[in-house]
Amino acid sequence: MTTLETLAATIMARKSADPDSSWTAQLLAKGPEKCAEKFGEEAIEAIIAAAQNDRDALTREAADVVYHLLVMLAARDVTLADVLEELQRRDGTSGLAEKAARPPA
Ligand SMILES: N=c1c2ncn([C@@H]3O[C@H](COP(=O)(O)OP(=O)(O)OP(=O)(O)O)[C@@H](O)[C@H]3O)c2ncn1[C@@H]1O[C@H](COP(=O)(O)O)[C@@H](O)[C@H]1O
Repeated sequence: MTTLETLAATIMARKSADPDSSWTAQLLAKGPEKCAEKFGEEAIEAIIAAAQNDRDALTREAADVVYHLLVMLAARDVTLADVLEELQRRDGTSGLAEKAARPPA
């Protein structure tokens, strides 16, 4: 298993864990909306680090973003495999080609 897969599996397992024993379980117990809010906060911190060109901070904040993304997904029963499948489906399709093929708004 990759580090990401191991982390995703740990987070999924925390859905049935005692909140007193785990930060992830505590966050999940607060509900999907709170998990989404926390992801948003972490994303903003990553944006700030990127804007300030602080490489070390951006690396740390990106790790927080990935962890909180997985928690937000778990809160809504979306798995890492679901996301990887969607990325796989897109593999080889240029963003430019995809955008050009969209129906007019
Ligand atoms: N990757 C992480 C991870 N990244 C960040 N965090 C925690 O996320 C919390 C949020 O960070 P903040 O600084 O934003 O938290 P805060 O101090 O509560 O901030 P505010 O709420 O005051 O804004 C902190 O307690 C961090 O320790 C993480 N907690 C857990 N993991 C992974 O999840 C696994 C399971 O953890 P537990 O569920 O705690 O066993 C661990 O083994 C790790 O692999």
